[in-house]
Amino acid sequence: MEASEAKSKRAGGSRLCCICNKRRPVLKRPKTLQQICRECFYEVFEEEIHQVIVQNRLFKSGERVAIGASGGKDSTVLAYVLSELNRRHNYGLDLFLLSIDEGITGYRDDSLETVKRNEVQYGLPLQIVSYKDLYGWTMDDIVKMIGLKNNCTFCGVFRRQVSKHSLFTQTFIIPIIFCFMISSLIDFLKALDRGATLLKVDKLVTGHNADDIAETVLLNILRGDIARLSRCTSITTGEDGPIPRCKPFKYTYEKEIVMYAYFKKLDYFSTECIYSPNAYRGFAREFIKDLERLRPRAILDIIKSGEDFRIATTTKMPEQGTCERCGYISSQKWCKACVLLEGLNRGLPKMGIGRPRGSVNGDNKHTKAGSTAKSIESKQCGSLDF
Ligand SMILES: Nc1ncnc2c1ncn2[C@@H]1O[C@H](COP(=O)(O)OP(=O)(O)OP(=O)(O)O)[C@@H](O)[C@H]1O
Repeated sequence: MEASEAKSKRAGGSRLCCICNKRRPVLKRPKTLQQICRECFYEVFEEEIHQVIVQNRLFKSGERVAIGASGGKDSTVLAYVLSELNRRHNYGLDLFLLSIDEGITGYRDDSLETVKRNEVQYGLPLQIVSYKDLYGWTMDDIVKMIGLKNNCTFCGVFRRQVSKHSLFTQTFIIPIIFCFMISSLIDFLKALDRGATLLKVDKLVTGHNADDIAETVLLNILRGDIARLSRCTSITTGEDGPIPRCKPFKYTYEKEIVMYAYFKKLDYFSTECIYSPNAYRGFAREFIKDLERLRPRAILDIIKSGEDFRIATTTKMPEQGTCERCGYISSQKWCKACVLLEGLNRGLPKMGIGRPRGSVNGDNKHTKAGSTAKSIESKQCGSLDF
């Protein structure tokens, strides 16, 4: 009897959880392929995040921390886990939920309902900041007026500069705000910065996970964007800005987040945004998923490669200066937004779009505005910074 039991434990190794060796396994852990029980899964999942927080000194006791809450799986799990860890390990944090309402009917309105329920479920105060209030337009208004064509090209440029360019945006309001608002990541972050300022928080955390970061490493390599490559793996960014942003899920696999949300029966919203057809990132995502299927460590290894890249001393990095036209931070004579605006102003909206000939790695050394127009192309659909 004992012999047959031992044999069945060994056979396939799947009868008992390979961590506690007591309970029946209910899942194969995506990161390690271990067969484990639900309780051990919760424990390793939460403990890994706790270790990331502690080892990277993400927070200090007494800090006010806003959780960027979209209602999606990542930020919902982040809000849940962070409030649990805060209690369990006495981090001493004041946590808040912060949501950006882009004004997308049938998408953000529904997901915000989820966040409102999370506010009650987790007992975390919620602040909602809307594009309508910040910029006077909802995404729906804008898409109704100009449609969806060519949206990604302008996005990565304007999203970071919109506040500086508010006068320009009034002049060219429809195309620029539209491009600014097409929902790539830093659109949110810009608005999130505003919301975080309203909440007077010390830090902002987002639910970017290991898969997101691996994708971004890959995209920055594919685009030869050395400057972004060197910072996209940082767990904390924006330390020199008003509100640092952290990614406690930097090493957390998306599949595990989904499993955790599923087993914990967390209340989250799972529809994709209707205005974000980012095909290039989609290919990178699929490629990484394929690699993960063959070798689960691939995601962590891509992140590690991103972290370990060293920029050769011979590589010329863009020198930071200010745009001669608007004063915004720029490594060129005119900032990218001004070049695009110039194109729009002259009725040549494609001026800043299109692959430049001879541009090898995005390391554009030209200083004339016309050359700047060429350099921006490679960063279209550019949610490559976090
Ligand atoms: N509208 C929003 N309001 C507040 N935070 C947001 C919003 N959209 C995105 N974020 C933050 O940015 C992170 C990454 O956003 P992304 O659009 O990549 O969504 P995602 O990977 O599907 O994440 P989630 O599952 O949380 O929606 C989110 O986890 C969240 O912290």
